Amino acid sequence: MKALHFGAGNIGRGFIGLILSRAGYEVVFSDVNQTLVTALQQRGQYTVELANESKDQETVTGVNAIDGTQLETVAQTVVKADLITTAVGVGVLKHIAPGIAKGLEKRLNSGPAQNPLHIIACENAIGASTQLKEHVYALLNEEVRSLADQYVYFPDSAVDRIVPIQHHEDPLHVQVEPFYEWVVDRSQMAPAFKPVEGIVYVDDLEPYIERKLFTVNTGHCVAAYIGNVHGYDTIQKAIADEKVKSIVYGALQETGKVLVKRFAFNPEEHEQYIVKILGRFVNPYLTDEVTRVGRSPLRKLSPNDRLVRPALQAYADGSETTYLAMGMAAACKFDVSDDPEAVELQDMIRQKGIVAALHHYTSMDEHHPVLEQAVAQYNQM
Ligand SMILES: NC(=O)c1ccc[n+]([C@@H]2O[C@H](COP(=O)([O-])OP(=O)(O)OC[C@H]3O[C@@H](n4cnc5c(N)ncnc54)[C@H](O)[C@@H]3O)[C@@H](O)[C@H]2O)c1
Ligand SMILES: O=P(O)(O)OC[C@@H](O)[C@@H](O)[C@H](O)[C@H](O)CO
Repeated sequence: MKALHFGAGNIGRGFIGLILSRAGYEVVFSDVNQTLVTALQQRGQYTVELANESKDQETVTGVNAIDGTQLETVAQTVVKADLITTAVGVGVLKHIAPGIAKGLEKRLNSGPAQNPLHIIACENAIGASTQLKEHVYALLNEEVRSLADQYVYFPDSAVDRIVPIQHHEDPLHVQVEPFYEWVVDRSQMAPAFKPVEGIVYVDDLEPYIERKLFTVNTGHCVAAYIGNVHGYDTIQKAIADEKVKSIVYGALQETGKVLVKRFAFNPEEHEQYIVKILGRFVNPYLTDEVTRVGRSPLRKLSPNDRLVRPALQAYADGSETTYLAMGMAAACKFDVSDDPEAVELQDMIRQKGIVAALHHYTSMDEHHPVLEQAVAQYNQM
């Protein structure tokens, strides 16, 4: 069995590649980073280390790589794949769509016996596989699209494992937190799919992806942005400051209220979930930089992402949004010169002011009380 995985980065090697290899797949990574591609081609294996006291290590074998800039090579690999996964960043999905589309065209036109193919985007976003499907379908003609409707499935998924930026001599070695969870929407899959060991299949993904995105990722980005305002360079240092921790906790109480109401979660169990997530953030064996966790602030301030969506839901429910608004305000202070989205955000704030910038990126009305709350917080920071 062959899996094609787009993105040999931190989550690609440290989570998806590892799980697929353990489940018996020969994993071929497609990446545009030539250092990673060459090393994977030459060595056919890499090591994953757990961030725990004993630093448990596992060697992932039977892996290979292709150059993701070579459209024809990508398409040929799509033809032969039994499963396709991605972990490239939600904004990059449109860039991998042409190779997938070309490969599907070849694959679906190549004969009558078609095996169903699952394409799973493992990105931090609601409906990432569905977004990828839209990018791919936009490139297919009517005929191939109708074949794809019969043989190709794009189940959405939620992936959870903290994998920081790696600083090792070996470019393939990757250190990961011990915890992981990979949940896939079974209702969007072929009826007789073969389950992959390590993936949890559910009939309704919505509670899983929203709970994950609006707890792990909301808490994480609030820690990064508030931590950054207080001069901390890592999540671990930021959360060690009780002031920062209480703001993160406050934001998770706000999203928690929304989630408990929306999905009828048990409030005590959700509180335990919050406590567990905060425990993962302070893992002393990890060093996770605030610049990674806060990366791409425009994506994180967008209407469907981890700050604005739960805040608008909370506002609609008549509940508090103080800490989520504080997170948005601190996101607007995220001035990181090698993050293109942070640079764009700072330029916009300088040229148009904070109200116009927040309105533009969050799509909230300039007089929306949540936006006004964020602006007031921003002006005090
Ligand atoms: N790191 C985490 O803790 C974590 C956890 C859960 C989910 N995620 C999600 O996983 C995705 C990847 O995150 P990451 O931390 O691994 O980032 P990363 O930057 O380490 O990895 C992304 C990889 O994609 C590659 N890439 C970029 N353009 C490409 C293209 N056109 N074709 C093929 N490869 C391309 C990059 O070279 C890089 O190796 C993101 O959506 C992120 O939100 C990350
Ligand atoms: O990957 P992002 O930029 O969407 O978010 C940064 C982190 O919050 C994220 O990568 C977490 O580490 C991860 O989602 C944990 O499962």
